[in-house]
Amino acid sequence: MVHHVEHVGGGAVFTIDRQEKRNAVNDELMEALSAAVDLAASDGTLRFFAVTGAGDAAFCSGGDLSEFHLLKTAEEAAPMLGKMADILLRMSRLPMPVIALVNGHAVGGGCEIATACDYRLVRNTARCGYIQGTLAITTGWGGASHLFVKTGNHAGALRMLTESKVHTAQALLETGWATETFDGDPEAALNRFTERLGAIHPTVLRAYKQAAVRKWDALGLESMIREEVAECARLWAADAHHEAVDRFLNKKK
Ligand SMILES: CC[C@@H](C(=O)O)C(=O)SCCNC(=O)CCNC(=O)[C@H](O)C(C)(C)COP(=O)(O)OP(=O)(O)OC[C@H]1O[C@@H](n2cnc3c(N)ncnc32)[C@H](O)[C@@H]1OP(=O)(O)O
Repeated sequence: MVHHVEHVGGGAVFTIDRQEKRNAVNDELMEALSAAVDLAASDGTLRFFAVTGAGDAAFCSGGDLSEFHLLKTAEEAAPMLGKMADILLRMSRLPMPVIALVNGHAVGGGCEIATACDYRLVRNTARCGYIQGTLAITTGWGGASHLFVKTGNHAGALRMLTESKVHTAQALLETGWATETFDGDPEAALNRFTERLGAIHPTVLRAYKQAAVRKWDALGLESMIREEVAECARLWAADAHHEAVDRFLNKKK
């Protein structure tokens, strides 16, 4: 399979499908997600937009380290980081609720994708975390800015970023990062969650979403994200980052 969009229960579900790489993001995925976001933005009938991962193992393992490792300098990394940050910002600003259906592990940039959504439905077996610190970089797709602006738990957010580790679904429910947790079939969990949205007229859903977007604009989310991208690009160029990625890519050799 390749990444695809399905229409389910009045909404659109985008599935990341690179299971052999634990659904890591490469340029092709960015293009597919960008197109799906554009399509959703122009569809006045959608009640929600959801993003999920194919298979049971991973929602998304972040940037594809084997491909993005070829980017060595800040100048080389910044366009890739900025491109995905822009796609996630556009996704987060969609006029309908945006849901991360976290079917499996969400680490690094995968955690950023989920955080850019309004809601996170997390499978109980999934482990999620901003592990970028272990690669000697910060978040590069706007994930820290989304986290600080959208969650009311400042200490929890800062701790999640600085500790750079994965968390259980239960722990993420307690901090408020996970909206709900579920066992079993992700599609059934999505249906249960969106059933409640289905009872409300789409214009009402969209009006409340606009209220949230106005708050993010007032807080300057977009410029925060631009600074975040630039900071990550600076750290990307350091030997410490390239050595950490080498260790990950060579761990089984
Ligand atoms: C670039 C943007 C930056 C950001 O702004 O946030 C980032 O996203 S940095 C990238 C952060 N991601 C990582 O550090 C990768 C972390 N991956 C893992 O921790 C694990 O793979 C997993 C997601 C917890 C799953 O573990 P497990 O089920 O045990 O699978 P494996 O580790 O054995 O992986 C299977 C297979 O997939 C390859 N893989 C996994 N993640 C990536 C990745 N992000 N990029 C490239 N390849 C990835 C892994 O190398 C294995 O390949 P083979 O050995 O060839 O089978």
